[in-house]
Amino acid sequence: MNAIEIRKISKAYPHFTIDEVSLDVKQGYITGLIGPNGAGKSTLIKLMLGMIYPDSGTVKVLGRDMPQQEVDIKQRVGIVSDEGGYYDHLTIHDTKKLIAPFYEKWNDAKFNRYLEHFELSPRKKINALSKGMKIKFSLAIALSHEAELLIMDEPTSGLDPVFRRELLDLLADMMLEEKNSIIFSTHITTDLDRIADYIAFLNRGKLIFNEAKDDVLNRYAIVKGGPELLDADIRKEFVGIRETSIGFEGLVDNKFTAKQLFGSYVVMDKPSLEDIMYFTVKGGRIHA
Ligand SMILES: Nc1ncnc2c1ncn2[C@@H]1O[C@H](COP(=O)(O)OP(=O)(O)OP(=O)(O)O)[C@@H](O)[C@H]1O
Repeated sequence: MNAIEIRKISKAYPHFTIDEVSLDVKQGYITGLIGPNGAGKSTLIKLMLGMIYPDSGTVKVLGRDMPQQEVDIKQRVGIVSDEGGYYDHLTIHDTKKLIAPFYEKWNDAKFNRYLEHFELSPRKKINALSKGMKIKFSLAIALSHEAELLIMDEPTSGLDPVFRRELLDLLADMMLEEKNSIIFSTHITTDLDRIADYIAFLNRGKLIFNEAKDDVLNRYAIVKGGPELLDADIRKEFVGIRETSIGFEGLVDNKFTAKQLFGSYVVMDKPSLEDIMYFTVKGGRIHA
C-alpha cells in the first residue's frame, strides 16, 4: 500500500508550475524529497496536506481523499515544519491545550517527555522559539498523537548537528513500527544517505524520479576521462558534464550503457545524492 498517492497534480503560480506530478510514497518506508531551492518541494507538501488546492489532479493520504477527508487524515498525520501555523502569542503549554483535544489518540505523558527531552519549557511563547525549537515543538506534537505518517518540510535545516543526528535516530525509531511512513523534504542530502529508503527528486516543478535509494545510487555513475573522448554525440549521453582543458567529469543515468560505450577508457565512480542533484540541476555543459 501507499501512504500517499498523488496523481497528475498541477498547480500554477505566476512564475512557477507544479507540472502533472504523480508520486507514490510507500508505506513502511522513509522517502526523502530532494530538489534545489524553488524546485517546488514545499508547494508539493502543502498540496499533500490540503493547505493549498491543486488546479487539477488528486491526492490520497493513507487511503483517504484530500481534501474531502482532511479531518480524518489529520488525525493520523504528523506535520513537522518551522511554519507551524500556531498562534505566536501563546505559550507551548497553552498551544498544547488548544491542540490536544482535537486528537483522539493524544498522549499527554509522551508529550511532556518529549518537551523535557528536547529541553523546551512549556512556559515559552511560540514567538520566542528559534527555528530549531519550532521544529522540535512540532515534532513533539506529531509524535504525541500516534501519527502513522510524518510529513516534514525541511526538518533538519535549522538544527544543530547534534540534534540533527538525534532527530534522524528518532525517525529511525518510529520506523520500527511497520505501518509507519515518513516523507521529508531537504536539500541536505547527506541526511538521506543515512536514513532514506526512497528518493523522490523534484526539479523545476517536475518529478525526475522516485526510486529506491540503492537503485538510484547503482544506476547513476560519475564518469571521468580525457577530453579526446568527447564529441557532440558523446556529450548527449550525460545528464550533466563538467569540462576542463585536461578532462571531463560527468553524470550518466545508466552506468551499464556507459560501460558499454566507454569500456576501460574512463574511470567510473559511485555518485552521491548531491552529485546527482548537482549535475541534473546544472544540466548540459558546466563550465569549470
Ligand atoms: N503563494 C505563492 N505565490 C506565488 N508563487 C509561489 C507561491 N508559493 C510558492 N511560489 C513559488 O513556487 C516556487 C517553488 O517554491 P517552493 O517553496 O515550493 O520551493 P522549494 O523547493 O520548497 O524551495 P526551498 O528549498 O527554497 O524551500 C518558487 O518559485 C516560489 O516563488
